[in-house]
Amino acid sequence: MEHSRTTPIEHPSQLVLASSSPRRRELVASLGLSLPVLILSSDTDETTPPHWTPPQIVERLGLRKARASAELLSPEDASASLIIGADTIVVLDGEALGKPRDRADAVGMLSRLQGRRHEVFTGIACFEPRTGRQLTAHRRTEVVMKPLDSGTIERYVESGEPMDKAGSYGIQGRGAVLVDRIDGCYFNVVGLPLSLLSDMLSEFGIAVI
Ligand SMILES: Cc1cn([C@H]2C[C@H](O)[C@@H](COP(=O)(O)OP(=O)(O)OP(=O)(O)O)O2)c(=O)[nH]c1=O
Repeated sequence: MEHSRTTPIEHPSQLVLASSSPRRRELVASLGLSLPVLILSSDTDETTPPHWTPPQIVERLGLRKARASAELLSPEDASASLIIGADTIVVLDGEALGKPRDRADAVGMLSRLQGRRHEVFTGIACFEPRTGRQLTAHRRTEVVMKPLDSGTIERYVESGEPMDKAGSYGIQGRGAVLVDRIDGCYFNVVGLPLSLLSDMLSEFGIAVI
């Protein structure tokens, strides 16, 4: 009998989430993947040139985060891994809003967002060090915020919730009550569009379901 000489396709045996975001960690955990998930964040420079579009910002920053974490892995770990990086921004009137610098900045952002429609972009990057293959994609969700008076904004900012979040609100927390409606993926607003992530993982031989 003749033996097939085709090399078996190798798939990553662990996922590395290049993120310090507790939300992203919980969202990945909610998928109940059969392979181990390692959390490995690095200090990535998040400055971007002014001419980058929102999709470019979130996809390229996601990739920057994934590639920076790859540098921290041993060669053995790296070759077994698929590394995931992500980035989220809020876009209002063509301007990208990231995380607030301080409470005054958060009040300023929410004062601009209240009563209006804005867009949330999240980019995901997958990087496979063994092959050098990388894949990036993004999702866009429209969010309409209720009109808010200044007292509500001040009290919300005082709660501390806005401080580590793009656009200064968290739709998954108390910020839910500030939002009138959304059009698009909810998980994209929280920071990791799970349905997109699942499609991307399948490109690397990892099936969620
Ligand atoms: C709009 C919005 C953003 N966010 C969060 C998602 C992201 O964590 C954060 C945007 O900042 P990011 O720079 O995308 O992520 P991060 O610094 O928190 O984590 P890391 O770079 O290590 O992965 O805003 C919410 O949690 N809820 C929301 O409703």
